[in-house]
Amino acid sequence: MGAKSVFATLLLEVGNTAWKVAAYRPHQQPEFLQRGYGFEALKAYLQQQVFADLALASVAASELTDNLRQFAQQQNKKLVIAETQAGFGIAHCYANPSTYGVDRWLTLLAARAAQTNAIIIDAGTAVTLDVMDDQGRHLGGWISPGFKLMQEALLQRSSKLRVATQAPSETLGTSTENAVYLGCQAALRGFVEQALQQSQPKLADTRTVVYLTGGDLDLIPEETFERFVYQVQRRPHLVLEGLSRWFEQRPE
Ligand SMILES: Nc1ncnc2c1ncn2[C@@H]1O[C@H](COP(=O)(O)OP(=O)(O)OP(=O)(O)O)[C@@H](O)[C@H]1O
Ligand SMILES: CC(C)(CO)[C@@H](O)C(=O)NCCC(=O)O
Ligand SMILES: [K+]
Repeated sequence: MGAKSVFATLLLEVGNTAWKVAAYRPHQQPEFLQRGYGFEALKAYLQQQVFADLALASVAASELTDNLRQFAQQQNKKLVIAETQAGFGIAHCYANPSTYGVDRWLTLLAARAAQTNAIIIDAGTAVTLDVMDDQGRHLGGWISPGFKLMQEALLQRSSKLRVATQAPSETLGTSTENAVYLGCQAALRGFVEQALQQSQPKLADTRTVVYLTGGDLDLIPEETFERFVYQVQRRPHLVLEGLSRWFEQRPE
């Protein structure tokens, strides 16, 4: 093995499926390092890294956060945990902030940097929409099952369905596998189109940026945006970008 990199702070996002680690860089974009699955793999990965602080954003069960707390203590690391909160130039619209997913809130924080209207779509385990105006007012959003979850739900509730593991080269499925894959992809694309369509009248006529993030972002083709004038940015690590901003701006 080569020389180990030394990082002052690692950023850790734990979703419902995957975890992602990046290195914090003051006043810069974080450097993406690793994605993985499961707590054991995460522990093994972190044990190989040289770092002092760990900044965590998790939407997984609180048990995982407890386990990470214990791990950090054993390893003599400082753990700081991001939570949805007031301030940071954002007025989110949930009456109870603790019920608004911290991953969603962090994408608002990342998008706030551009000070434009933002339509944020995270295609992960769940697909989420969050709409924020150019004043940092969060207007609300949507939550729906993600691409993989839709397929799993179909498989669980039927006996004859199968799923393609690779993108079919046809647009209309001529096999069960392809029909399921293409149908779920169409639902995802439809979510995106509806998101843009229904957000449009809610946003002032200033610049609007569409941010696409999440593990399934490549399933949303450019054609989806042809009818809209918005600038589209594919930012696979938008939650980690937001976590980086939170870490930088948080009161000690
Ligand atoms: N090995 C894998 N296991 C599970 N999902 C995978 C894998 N590789 C790619 N994916 C895709 O990643 C998607 C999950 O996206 P993401 O990586 O953003 O998960 P996540 O961070 O857990 O999501 P969320 O934040 O919604 O919980 C799945 O729908 C799936 O299509
Ligand atoms: C919607 C998910 C699962 C997306 O990761 C997460 O943000 C979450 O658990 N949110 C809590 C519910 C809410 O944001 O309204
Ligand atoms: K996510």
